[in-house]
Parts: sequence; C-alpha cells; structure tokens
Amino acid sequence: MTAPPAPGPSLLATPVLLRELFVDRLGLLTRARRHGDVARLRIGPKTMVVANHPDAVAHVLVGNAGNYTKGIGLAQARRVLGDGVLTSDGPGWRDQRKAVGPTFTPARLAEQLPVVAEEAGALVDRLAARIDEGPTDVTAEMTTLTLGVLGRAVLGADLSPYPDLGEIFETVQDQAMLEAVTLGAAASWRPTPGGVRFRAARRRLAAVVDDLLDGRPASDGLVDRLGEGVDRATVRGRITTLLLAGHETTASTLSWALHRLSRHPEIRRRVRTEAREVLGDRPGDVDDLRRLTYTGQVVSETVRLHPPVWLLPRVAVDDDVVAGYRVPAGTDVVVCPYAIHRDPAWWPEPEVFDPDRFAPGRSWSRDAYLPFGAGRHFCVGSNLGTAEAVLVLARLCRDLDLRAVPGRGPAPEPMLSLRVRGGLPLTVHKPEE
Ligand code: HEM
Repeated sequence: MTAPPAPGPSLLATPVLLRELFVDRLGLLTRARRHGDVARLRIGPKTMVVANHPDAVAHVLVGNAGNYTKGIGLAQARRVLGDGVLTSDGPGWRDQRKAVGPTFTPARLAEQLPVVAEEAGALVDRLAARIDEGPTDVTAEMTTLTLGVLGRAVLGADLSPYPDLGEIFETVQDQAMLEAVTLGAAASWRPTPGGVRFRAARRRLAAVVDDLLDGRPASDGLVDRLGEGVDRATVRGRITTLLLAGHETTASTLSWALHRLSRHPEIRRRVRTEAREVLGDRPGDVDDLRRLTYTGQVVSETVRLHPPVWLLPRVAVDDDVVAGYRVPAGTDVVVCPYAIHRDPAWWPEPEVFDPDRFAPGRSWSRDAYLPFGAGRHFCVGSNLGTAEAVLVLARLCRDLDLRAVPGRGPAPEPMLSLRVRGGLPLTVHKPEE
C-alpha cells in the first residue's frame, strides 16, 4: 500500500497562501503545524512539504539526508552569490566543506578569539562616543563588527576599507529572496530600480572580492584551499558565499540579543555581573568563554526565538515517506527552525524570553532545537559564531548600558537570514556601578 499524501489546505487556498508567502512567511510556516507532523502546502503548481515534528526533521536532515539536496532559494542564492559551501551540494560542496574544515577547529578558535576581542573593543569605543546622545542603529554596528571579525580572523583580510559591504550584501540578498518568493517572476535582469540596484551591488561585490584575492590575504591557507584547481569566477563565488554565511548570522544573533536585553534590565544586570566577575578588566579569551555561562544561555535563548537561519530548504531526490506520508521525488521539503522553536509541544511558554531554560542541569528538547541545523550541513562556523556572540555581549554589558527606545518592538524580516526590519535603534548609557 502506498503512503497517503500529507494533509494540508486545499488547492483553493492558493491565493491566500501566495499572499502569506509574500507578506508573512514566518506565520505561514508556523501555522503549518495545525495540519500535523508534516503538512503539504500547495501553492499553484508548487508543492511544499513542511516537516513539523522533530522526528520528521531528523529523517530529512540526518537519517535520510542522502536523499535530499538543498532546496528553495538555492538557485537564486547561487545566482546572486556564487557557488559556495552554503549554496552548493554534491561533490563541489564536499570539496569545499573539506577545504574550510581546518579553519574551524578548536585550536584555530583560540587564535581567532583575540581578533574578536579587539573588534569588540573597537565596537565599545564607537558606541561609547554616543553615550547619552540620541538613538543609534545597532544592527549596522553589528554588521561592521562581524565583517571585521570574519575578514581578519577567517580570511586574513582587512575589510574596513569597504564600509558599504554590509549594504551591498543586503541588496543582493533582497534580490535573491524576491526571486524566490515570486517564483522567478522578479528576475534580476529586469530594468526595474531594484534590478539596477542589484546589478550595481553585484558588480561592487565582485570588485571587493577581487581586491581581496589580489591582496593575497594572510589567511591560514583557507583562500588557497578554496582556490585549488578552480577558476577566478568560482573562487570569487566561494569567498562571497563564505563572507555572507559568516557575518549575517552572527550579526542577526547579536542584534536580536541586544533587543531582548534592552527590554529586560534584570537579564542585562545578570550578564553585567557575570562579565565583571569573569572578565574583570580583561578583553576575554577561550577560558573565560567557558565561564560566561549565563551569557551563553542568553545567546542560546536568542537563537531559539530568533534563529538567523529561519528556514532549511531541501528537495527530495527520490520518492520518500516522511512520518507516514508520501513525498514524491522533486518535492520541496522545508524545515523551519523558527516555527519549531516556538512550538508549545516542545517549549513551555515558547514566546517568553527565558535564558534559564538553558541553565546547567535543566532539561530541554534537544531534537526541537536547530539554530545551527543538523546532519551533514551542520554549520561549520557554529563555535566561532557562538563565541563571538557571547564575548561581544559580555563586553557590551560590562562596559555600557544599551536601552530600548520606547515604542513598538522590532519586527522580524525573514530574508536569507532573519533580519531586524528597519534596524534597531537603542540609546547608549554608562552602566550602573
Ligand atoms: C550564530 C551564528 C550562526 C548561525 C545561527 C548559523 C546557522 C547556520 C545553519 C542553520 C546552517 C545550516 C544550513 C542548512 O542546513 O541548510 C549553517 C550553515 C553554514 N554556516 Fe553557519 N551559522 C552561524 C555562524 C556562522 C559562521 C561564523 C560561519 C563562518 C565563518 C558560518 C558558516 C556556515 C557555512 C559555510 C555553512 C554551510 C555548511 C554546509 O552546507 O555544509 N556560519 N549555518
């Protein structure tokens, strides 16, 4: 007997689903759990299966991962960024995964942390110049910080001569997302203002990466490993993709963490107390990181509620059966960490920001926690990204007090990563003694 198709809304719901795909992707995928462990969303000619239950997720990402390649948005991301470890699959992906491996070992992390600490110090100085002044957009600052770290600690290159890099990445991502949600109708070659902006941004990005390559960066050999046996266009794509994967996610984590801290003075105080006890006046190193336990919990809780990679898209290569339902070859199967992390079946009071969920000795649903993905595509930079977020938060809370501007909280913008729509204005103050 063949398995039945997964349950989901009728084909007549296409106009509603299409609208939601455009204006409320997070809501659409969160509501999909109403249909059960997996849901089938038919949007015109496109069918998308959403894996809602952790067992279904584990099947797609781990147990039967060999039957799934990366999916929705991949073609668009590859067109705008190039063919990098984040945007590829198959043998090309395997080679790159091998090439980046040596850059993300614990020994390398210990060498990378002083750079993180230096960039954190520069960030504190920039923000300290704004003490008791008007609101400052901290999202732009987080992008500057994470690009600085990535450039120096991973690629061995100084990216400070390119202050527009964050904005360029925003423009190329906007185009990739627009193409993905309009199912290709908004192609980048069109003579629209967005298309023109995108093409200019892509040219600039290529020029920046070429500059970087021509400067023969003093990396740990990563750039050479990525360039082995491939032409300039290919290596450019590989570096561009790594640049995006390595800075956006950590910048998003830090921005959302600062938003949460700005609204919870008691949590901010706990982070400050811990930072003072552990770091004293020092910049922070690997041993300190292990002792910044509560700050680590704040980061874990931030990426639960605001996972920067909010969607893990896959495509089934051959027919499969997931949680008892038929998934024909070629079906888009998606896992939405944002929705799973807010599912009351796995997380009590899921909307509450409570870092103590992750306190030592507390048990929590590991299978329903996917901020870094799972299986063979598990994030290569998870240790660096986490270490960076923890150390920067500790330094910011130790040295400054960042407070919310009264009014509505920021809205999420689910692009290639989960951005803060319109930036995050906070005011900067001296911390209490
Ligand atoms: C808090 C920060 C970060 C988060 C939340 C995060 C999250 C993720 C997730 C969920 C994936 C899996 C994507 C999938 O399965 O389709 C991923 C993959 C990846 N991440 Fe991260 N990431 C972070 C930081 C970093 C950093 C700092 C780097 C590099 C410097 C990095 C490089 C990559 C790469 C290259 C991949 C592709 C891996 C593959 O496909 O094999 N990430 N990341």
